[in-house]
This record gives sequence, C-alpha cells and structure tokens, in this order.
Amino acid sequence: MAAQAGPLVDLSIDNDGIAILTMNRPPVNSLNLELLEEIGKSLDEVAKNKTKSMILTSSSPSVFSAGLDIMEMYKPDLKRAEIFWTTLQDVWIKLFGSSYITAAAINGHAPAGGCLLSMSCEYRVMVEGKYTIGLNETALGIVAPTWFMDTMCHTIPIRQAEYALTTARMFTVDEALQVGLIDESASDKADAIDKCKKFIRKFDKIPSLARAVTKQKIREGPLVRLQKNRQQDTAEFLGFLKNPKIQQSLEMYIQSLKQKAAK
Ligand SMILES: CC/C=C\CC/C=C/CC(=O)SCCNC(=O)CCNC(=O)[C@H](O)C(C)(C)COP(=O)(O)OP(=O)(O)OC[C@H]1O[C@@H](n2cnc3c(N)ncnc32)[C@H](O)[C@@H]1OP(=O)(O)O
Repeated sequence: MAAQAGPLVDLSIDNDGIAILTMNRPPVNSLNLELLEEIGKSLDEVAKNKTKSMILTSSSPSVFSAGLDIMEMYKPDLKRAEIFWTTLQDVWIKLFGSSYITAAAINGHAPAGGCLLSMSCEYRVMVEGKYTIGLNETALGIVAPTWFMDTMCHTIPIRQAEYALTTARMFTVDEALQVGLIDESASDKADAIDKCKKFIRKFDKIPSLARAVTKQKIREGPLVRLQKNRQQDTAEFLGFLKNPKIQQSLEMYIQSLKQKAAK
C-alpha cells in the first residue's frame, strides 16, 4: 500500500459550528493503529470543545473506509495487535456513545469496519454509484465481534442483520436505502454533507441535554455489554489471530485483493 503523506485525519469546524472529521489514509482508509489513534484523538477534541455535531467522511474519491487494515491481523506482533484492538474498542465507544450529534457522509465503499464507523453515527448519507456497504467478515473466514453485530442490529431489523452478517452481504446504495442501512443517497460528497447538515439542523429547537441523554440511554445496552466484556473481547480477538485456519483465510484474502488490484 502507498506510503502516507500528510495527516491521517483532518478535523475542521465549518461556519455553522459543525465539525468535519475527514479520514485521510490513502489509498483506501484502511484502519490501522495510527489512523484509529488519530480518529480517537479527534473525537476527544470534538467532545472537549463541546462542538454540537460532527460529520464523518473521507478524503478518498471512491472509498469511505476499507475497514480494518488486514495487515494488522495477518501474522501480527501480538502486543501491537492488542493495542490495535483496544484502540478500536475506544473509538467505537467514543463514537457510538457520543453526546454530540453524529452523521456520516459515505462518499464511497464502506465494507466491514468502514460500515461499523458509519453505523455508529446517527445518520448516514451515501453517494450514489457502484459503491457497497456492509459487514462482510464471514467472507474473510472471520467473525464480526458482538458489538459490530449489536451496532448493525441497532441500525436495521434483526432478521435482516442476521441474514446480512451470515451471508457477508454487501449492499448497493439502493439496497442499503431500502433496508434502512443508510438514510439517504446523494449525488456527490458535497450533497452528502449538505444532507447531513440538514439532519443536524433538525435538532436546532430540541434542548441539547434532553437529546444527548435520550441518545445515550437508547444506546446503553450495546455500550455496557462491551464495557463489561472488554478483556474477554480482546482475548477472543487475539485467540482468533493465533488460529492457523484464520491466518490462512486472511492470507488468501490478501492475495485475492492484490490480484484484483494488479488487474
Ligand atoms: C481475525 C480477526 C477476528 C475478528 C475481527 C473481525 C473484524 C473485522 C473487520 C474488518 O474491517 S476486516 C477488513 C475487511 N475489509 C474488506 O474486506 C475490504 C477489502 N477491500 C476492498 O474490498 C477494496 O479494496 C475496496 C472496495 C475497499 C476498494 O477497492 P479499490 O478502490 O479498487 O482498491 P483496491 O482493492 O485496488 O485496493 C487498493 C490497495 O489497498 C489494499 N487494501 C484494500 N483493502 C484493505 C484492507 N482492508 N486492509 C489492508 N489493505 C487493503 C489493497 O490490497 C491494495 O493494495 P496494493 O498494495 O495492491 O495497492
């Protein structure tokens, strides 16, 4: 993968006081430890500055995020893998459990961890095109953690979530709209951001504390479940990484990605 030039995330505040968090790890925003750390710091910044809302997007013209960086899981250094996983848990807890308003302007593909980040926001607008979104872990021979599943069940009906998770279903933009995985489609990134802002403006007349507490209460179940089981969840992840069959599946998947990229 190409070397990184420039910061891994850009955090700006626009004229309406809305934070725009842009992931910037070319070519596909795969979530490695360093990118996750930077996203986590930006989320802390948004919370600390009491910014009322945040839009998550990507600097790539065609990929929101390719999900977890597979190289963090393939034959890893186990100490780094542990930090990688706990950092991912932290990012999810901060984003899913945030008190400020969150929306995702999904300007391209959003598989696996990319889908997770967008589902952790309260509203999703996806740019029209040949892009797909979904949790495809089983296709890689791996199992999405319970909190990934919880996040999907919080977004679409549980029957649809079970079917999508077991079949590694990647939804087109139209299919995602139909099932409620995204809330709106957009013609381009600027339109997606405008639509996210329109969603955010719906709260202008709602007292912010009442809104925030309501959001946190409705999201409490999945959050508490992970907070109570963090160590076990990390141990499970490390256990998966030590499994030769999983390493073999990851190796085959990496090869198929490289072959596709070389064509
Ligand atoms: C053992 C673990 C147990 C539990 C954990 C479970 C949790 C897992 C969650 C995850 O997120 S797993 C990751 C799943 N992600 C994917 O399956 C996405 C794979 N990528 C793609 O499908 C495509 O790259 C794309 C649709 C996102 C973009 O397509 P395109 O624009 O055509 O780019 P390329 O495919 O040519 O890729 C360019 C470059 O990037 C490399 N790459 C792509 N995705 C990843 C990734 N997730 N991690 C690391 N590297 C990735 C790809 O190999 C190419 O590399 P080159 O060196 O050949 O340029």
